[in-house]
Amino acid sequence: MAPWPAPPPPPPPPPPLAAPPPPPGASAKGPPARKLLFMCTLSLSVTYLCYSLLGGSGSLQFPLALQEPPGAAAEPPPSPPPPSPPPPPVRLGAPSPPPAPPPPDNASRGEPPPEQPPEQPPEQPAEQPAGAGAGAGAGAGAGAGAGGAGAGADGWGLASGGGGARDAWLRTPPAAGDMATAQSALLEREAPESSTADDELAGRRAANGSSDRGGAAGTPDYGEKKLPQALIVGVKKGGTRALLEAIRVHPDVRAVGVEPHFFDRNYEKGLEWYRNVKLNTQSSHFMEEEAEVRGDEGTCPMSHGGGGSRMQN
Ligand SMILES: Nc1ncnc2c1ncn2[C@@H]1O[C@H](COP(=O)(O)OS(=O)(=O)O)[C@@H](OP(=O)(O)O)[C@H]1O
Repeated sequence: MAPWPAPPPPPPPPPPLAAPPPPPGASAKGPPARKLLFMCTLSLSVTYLCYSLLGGSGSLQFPLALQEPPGAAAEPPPSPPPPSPPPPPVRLGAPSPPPAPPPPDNASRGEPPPEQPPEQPPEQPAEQPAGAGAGAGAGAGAGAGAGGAGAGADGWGLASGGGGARDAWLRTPPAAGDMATAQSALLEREAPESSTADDELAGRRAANGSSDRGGAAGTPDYGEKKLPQALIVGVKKGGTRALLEAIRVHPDVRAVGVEPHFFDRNYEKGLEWYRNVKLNTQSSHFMEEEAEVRGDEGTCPMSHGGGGSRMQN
């Protein structure tokens, strides 16, 4: 770098104006305006000199540039360096972690996601009782999931057969009450006058060992043909059929489907005929006998023909 040129000599202080000689009567201090002007000028000169000697102030380059030759002055000033990008703002109090590399966008590239290492389920003991598994909490839940194959073998043992408790339950005969309900439903479906159904029912009861159902009320001569144990006696259109149907609901009651009219029409056929009347009951026989009322009591076959006495006998 070229040395700085020598600063120009400070301009000589203006010569003091020739002041007229003070009057003889005036003071030696002179007018204050002239002194003040001199002091200002002197101070400015000294200040300029000092700045020129120091040469560090840019404000003083202007006059120096004016003193440079025209060629040098025509040269373009050196271009300032390009401004550097401003540093990223740094937030105080929240130091940002070092920027992590962005995760690879596999979806956008069509690549399958990285396979996660499969979690190894806790090994289940080969023979683990179901009760212990139910009380094991989270461990039992994991066992019931992917790793519950061993426990599942025990848990599904009932459904998969093999002599489990479920099969044993199926082989257990139902209780007496349940059997009675089932037989009642079965009898409801059966034909009222079907003797085959009675035989099947008797066979099933014998197979189930429930022939003593009803205790002392049961019929010891179960399945035997016998005379009716009860009679429904009524007049024509007296509602005897409705009464019979209501009693027939009981599982131990079977009744005739067609009125036998034994005491008024078929009495001469004998008790054997009456005994062989198709009945739908095995334990109790309800025979519906109906007297025909023909105008008055005297025309009633039951009374006129001695039906009442026949029943009594
Ligand atoms: N609970 C009750 N209350 C009132 N009326 C009843 C009841 N049950 C049956 N009935 C009537 O009784 C008539 C049938 O009687 P029976 O079953 O004796 O008829 S039959 O004589 O055996 O054909 C029959 O009447 P009709 O319909 O006029 O024939 C039934 O409606």
